[in-house]
Amino acid sequence: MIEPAFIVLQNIQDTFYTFLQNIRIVDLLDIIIISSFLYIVLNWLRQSASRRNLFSFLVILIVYVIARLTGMYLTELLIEGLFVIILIGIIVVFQSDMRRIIDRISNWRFFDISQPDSTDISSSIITEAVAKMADQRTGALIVLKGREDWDRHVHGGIELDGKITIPLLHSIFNTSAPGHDGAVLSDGQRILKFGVHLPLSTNLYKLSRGGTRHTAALGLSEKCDALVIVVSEERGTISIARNGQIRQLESHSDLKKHLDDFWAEYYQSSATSYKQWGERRSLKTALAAGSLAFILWLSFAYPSETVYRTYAVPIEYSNLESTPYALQDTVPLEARLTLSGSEQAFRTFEPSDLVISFDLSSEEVEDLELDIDSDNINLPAGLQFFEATPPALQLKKQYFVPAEVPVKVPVSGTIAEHLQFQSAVPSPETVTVLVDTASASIDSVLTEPVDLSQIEGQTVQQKALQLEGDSFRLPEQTSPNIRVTINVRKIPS
Ligand SMILES: Nc1ncnc2c1ncn2[C@@H]1O[C@H](COP(=O)(O)OP(=O)(O)OP(=O)(O)O)[C@@H](O)[C@H]1O
Repeated sequence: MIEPAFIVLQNIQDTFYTFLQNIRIVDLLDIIIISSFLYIVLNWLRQSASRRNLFSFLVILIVYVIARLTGMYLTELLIEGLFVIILIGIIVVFQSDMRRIIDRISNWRFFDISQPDSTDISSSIITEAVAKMADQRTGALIVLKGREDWDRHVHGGIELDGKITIPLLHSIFNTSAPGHDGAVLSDGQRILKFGVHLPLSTNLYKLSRGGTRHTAALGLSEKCDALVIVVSEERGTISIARNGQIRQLESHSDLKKHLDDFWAEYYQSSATSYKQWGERRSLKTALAAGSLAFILWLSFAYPSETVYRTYAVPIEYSNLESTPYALQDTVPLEARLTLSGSEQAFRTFEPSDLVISFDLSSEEVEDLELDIDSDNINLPAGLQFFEATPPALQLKKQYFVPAEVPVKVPVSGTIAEHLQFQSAVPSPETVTVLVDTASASIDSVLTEPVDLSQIEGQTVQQKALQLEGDSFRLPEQTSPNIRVTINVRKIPS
């Protein structure tokens, strides 16, 4: 009994070590980015009106992950095949939420704004006015602007742009006044409009009681981050709707705290945002996002299986000039390499970058049997050399012995009638040539010929040395050009 338990433990330990060896910094970054994305999505779903619909998509995702992990190829293939349809479904179902996210991003503030004192005054005024209207059973609907734009969702109304005061709120919602129907839109200390029509919610199950006024409050709270206060004409209660949820307040005085919290969040200071981050709910969401990202990464990106791929790879020989030998005949210029690694590593790899290179100046290549191994291959991270065909290269070499030989300048053509050719003097007069003594010998080296028909007087020309065949070569750093001075004499007429 002890042995299998030990083996299991050993296996877990091995898997863990392999995991640690395989994981790269970019993988950690990958997980962090996905976690952040999931954190935003989960947070949004907590507030989203369409979150019930999410359940079906979540089931499909879970089935897909299980199918992938357990190798249920047909199921995996089916879900992948339906991917576009599922994506369209997600876009249709979550379209209003997606628009909200885009709105939210476009209204993002990179530097937090501290809360102005005026909001404190506004919350006191609104609390007092609303409490009084509730006591008097005057129906009211007051919207406080959040960060998001609401223009797309609200309709009609009369422009006001006046400072919030208790008498103003009372006069607006006075049932005998023509503008009491609809909602008041406010931003900070100002009333922007009254008599505004808000979108109605379709999630009527969230309303235990209440008619269209409460439905309208809930409706707007589902579309943007505004806070909506409802005073029920029928029951004299105060309710607040926010982030797609509506709740009736226990006591009228609770409203002040809700308003203060709302504004604190709206004009969020860094201190509050850190505090919020540390809140248990946010922490839970962050943990859930991190775990989900890790599971997704393990299922889709973790290099679990080793795959083998073979490529035709060019061979380069370098520093041949600095050796006392040359390679005989034609040398192999290509070999087939088999590499091993994860599918993920192969995905980011560019086979055309691969090259086998031999530094022939190195002392190890004495016998010129060159083994192809990982030292000669520019392997990318994550891939290993498995085998090469052929596994080694057999190259024949030629040894070269230096010989100092005179330079001779041949001449061609006929010189002009009024001139007489005297001499073509090379400079330097001798050069050192490397000679493969096993197959050739040399007693002089010729330059390109001097064409006498082009000579019009004494002149100096550059002529290249003519070394034909594989048995001769010039040492490194020797110029192949020779300076030739052509001496002529004028024939007196
Ligand atoms: N879409 C809307 N946008 C803004 N205000 C609306 C909207 N629909 C209804 N109202 C307001 O709600 C009033 C009707 O309230 P209704 O009695 O139907 O709702 P309720 O939720 O039961 O409210 P109460 O508890 O005050 O009776 C309308 O007179 C109007 O002022």
